[in-house]
Amino acid sequence: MGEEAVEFRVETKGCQQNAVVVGDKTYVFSRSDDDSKSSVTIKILDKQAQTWVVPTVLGKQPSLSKSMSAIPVNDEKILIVENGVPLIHSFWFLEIDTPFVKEQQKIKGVEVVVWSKGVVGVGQKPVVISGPSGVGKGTLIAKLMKDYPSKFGFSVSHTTRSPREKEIDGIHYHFTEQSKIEKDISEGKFLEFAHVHGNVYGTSIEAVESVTDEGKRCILDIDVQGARSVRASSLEAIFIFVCPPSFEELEKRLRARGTETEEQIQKRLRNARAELDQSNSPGLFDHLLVNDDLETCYENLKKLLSLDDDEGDSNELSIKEGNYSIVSKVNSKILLQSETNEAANGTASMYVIFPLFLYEGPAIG
Ligand SMILES: Nc1nc2c(ncn2[C@@H]2O[C@H](COP(=O)(O)OP(=O)(O)O)[C@@H](O)[C@H]2O)c(=O)[nH]1
Ligand SMILES: Nc1ncnc2c1ncn2[C@@H]1O[C@H](COP(=O)(O)OP(=O)(O)O)[C@@H](O)[C@H]1O
Repeated sequence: MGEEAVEFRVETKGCQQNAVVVGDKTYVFSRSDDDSKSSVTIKILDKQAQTWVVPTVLGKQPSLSKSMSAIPVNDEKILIVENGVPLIHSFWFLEIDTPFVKEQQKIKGVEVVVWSKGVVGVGQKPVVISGPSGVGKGTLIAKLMKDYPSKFGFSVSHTTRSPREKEIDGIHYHFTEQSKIEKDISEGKFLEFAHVHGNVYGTSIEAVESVTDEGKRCILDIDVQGARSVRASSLEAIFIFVCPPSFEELEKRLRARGTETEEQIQKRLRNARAELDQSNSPGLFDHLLVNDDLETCYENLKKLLSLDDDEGDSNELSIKEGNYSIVSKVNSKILLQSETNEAANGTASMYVIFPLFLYEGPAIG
């Protein structure tokens, strides 16, 4: 059975309030329009203790300059939808009792809440592709991006290694200094990072968000350590490991690519053995793909990603642009009503969304 939206909204002159009840606590969001830059304050009423608490707020905060509606997703987080802004920017989560919030509360000894950006879409789980150097990950990803440019977006990693001849900064990698990446990692800007073949590689939260903000499915080309970190994170993804048909063929491809010195090739081949061993770690990879014949492997990859050849590329968003408000919640699904369409057609368009994945925003509060 569905659950009615328990949020309520009060609008007084220059100030809008939303209140959401989760367990014994009522979370009150107040937005003041007094100055040109509106801001949201959060207060928590503890019904048992009959006390008000102003929590420490972490994470990148939404501006929430327009009216908003809110509903609890579960005991751990509240979904907030900002009306009248482009859809990709309108979904936010306030984490109130996730493992990250619990940990921060323990460290800080105060009530903590964390903002994180919501991403809309069904069946749009990011795709993590791993495999030894030279197996053909880049080749397969490039084919996918060429054939489906509006469906997929590449997560541009940061790396301390030097660019190869044809690599472009910001397209293939963000080439960076060791001290800079270390600073950014310590500030919580990275979803994952690892030391690979003697360099640091990492996926920034921004790299993934800039793809999902465009409504595209994110592809991550990361090593096995990175895949393990993403598995342990709150990002729900599909994990694919690409294997060579043989070790000899891997070596041949790596040499034929001609981008590494002999010493680097030797290091990559040594690491390849360890990566191939780890590909069998229970629960790590969802699919193993053998890249023998490139076209066959590409067709298998497309099958895994449910890409129908006849369909071609389409720029379909799972939800049309417009103004939305939350109607109700059924299990983990949120029912949204399009206000725009209702006004235009006299009929309301309803959409169901799943709170797909969350980032624990870097602690800046
Ligand atoms: N953990 C992690 N690994 C990455 C990232 N970006 C690239 N890698 C991995 O680093 C390894 C080396 O990549 P690269 O230097 O481009 O060489 P290539 O694999 O031979 O093309 C590969 O296994 C990539 O999958 C990242 O952001 N995080
Ligand atoms: N199935 C395949 N058969 C033969 N050569 C391939 C195949 N897939 C990729 N290659 C070639 O192997 C080399 C390494 O591929 P690349 O995509 O750079 O690997 P990775 O990104 O995994 O390091 C490239 O020169 C590429 O053209």
